[in-house]
Amino acid sequence: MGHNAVQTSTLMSDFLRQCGGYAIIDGGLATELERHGADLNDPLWSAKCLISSPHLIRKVHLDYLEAGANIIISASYQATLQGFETKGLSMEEGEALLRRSVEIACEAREMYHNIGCKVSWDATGNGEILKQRPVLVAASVGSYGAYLADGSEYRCIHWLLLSIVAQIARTICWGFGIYGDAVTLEALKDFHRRRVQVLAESGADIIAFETIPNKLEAKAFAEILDEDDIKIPAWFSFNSKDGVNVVSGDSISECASIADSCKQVVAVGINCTPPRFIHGLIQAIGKVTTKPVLIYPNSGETYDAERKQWVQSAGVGDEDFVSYVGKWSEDGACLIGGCCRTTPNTIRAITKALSTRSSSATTIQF
Ligand SMILES: C[S+](C)CC[C@H](N)C(=O)O
Ligand SMILES: N[C@@H](CCS)C(=O)O
Ligand SMILES: [Zn+2]
Repeated sequence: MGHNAVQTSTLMSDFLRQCGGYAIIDGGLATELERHGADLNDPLWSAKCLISSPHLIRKVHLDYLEAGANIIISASYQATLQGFETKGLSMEEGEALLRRSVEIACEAREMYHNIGCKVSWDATGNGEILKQRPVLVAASVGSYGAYLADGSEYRCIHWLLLSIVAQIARTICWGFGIYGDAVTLEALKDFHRRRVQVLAESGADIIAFETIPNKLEAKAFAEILDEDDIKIPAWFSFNSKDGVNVVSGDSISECASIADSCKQVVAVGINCTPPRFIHGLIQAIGKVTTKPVLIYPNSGETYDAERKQWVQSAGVGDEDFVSYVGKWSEDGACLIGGCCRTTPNTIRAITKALSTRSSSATTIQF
């Protein structure tokens, strides 16, 4: 095993140990950008801010760090070279924006640590530098459905339209996913490959494959990590609308098993899924992997993909969200945060809830 391989395999366990056994992931990035006035009604969605308002992205990362996050996720969820090309940007300009998304998060981490780098003085006048809270920068990779910008990674419209055909096809063809059979495993690998390579070399600590809607795309990510000898670790995070399957209808167990088999994957879990489904999903994932389980649910509200707006429905408030956190932690999740429609207040409340539960945390927190 080479030096890089050793680092990859131990990054998450070392990090979790430094954090006291569990880590806090940030909350919704796009949500916060919108709350600060950004208009995300654009095919690039939150990645539009890489062009129009990078300072706002840095501010949101900083707000999440101040709320207690140990992991901040870059603004590259919907940043694709193909999406940038449609906007008239060259390949070089697109790649520079991908790198920039990670640089912005790294800048926020540095600013946060500089602000927090206080010296405490004891009674004898001896200064002691307080220990910095460990922070990882995760480079987000959204799905092909995110690039389609019609909410198909989330709303599963293709699944609704093709569900009958898909049920039949699924029994004879492993690879059939929500994108229709024209989108093959090779097509997905071609779509994602260069972006993953660029983000892997960008200075990020880990790649966050997020809101994965089907097992075909999970397999594509796993094969890219393996074939391209990607040097940083990754996590795989799926989304569900029923608490049993991922949004395509593929079983969560099969999806999590793909992540389990991939040596570069150091954590597996669920994001952008209503809180009420998380308990059962953690249990299902725990049956097929011993890798750390991560969860960062949304508020439970519904996304209107046409208007690119969240519909005020039966979402849970911060207090309710946090009332689930203890249970998720008991279920075995050790990386916990929030996704769409959660805010720094949610993360602050999660941080508080988990720190009062844990007597083993030894790191001094700023
Ligand atoms: C997880 S969804 C809320 C992300 C946004 C979607 N890809 C869109 O462009 O509408
Ligand atoms: N990291 C992304 C996930 C969207 S589902 C965000 O928070 O906007
Ligand atoms: Zn989300």
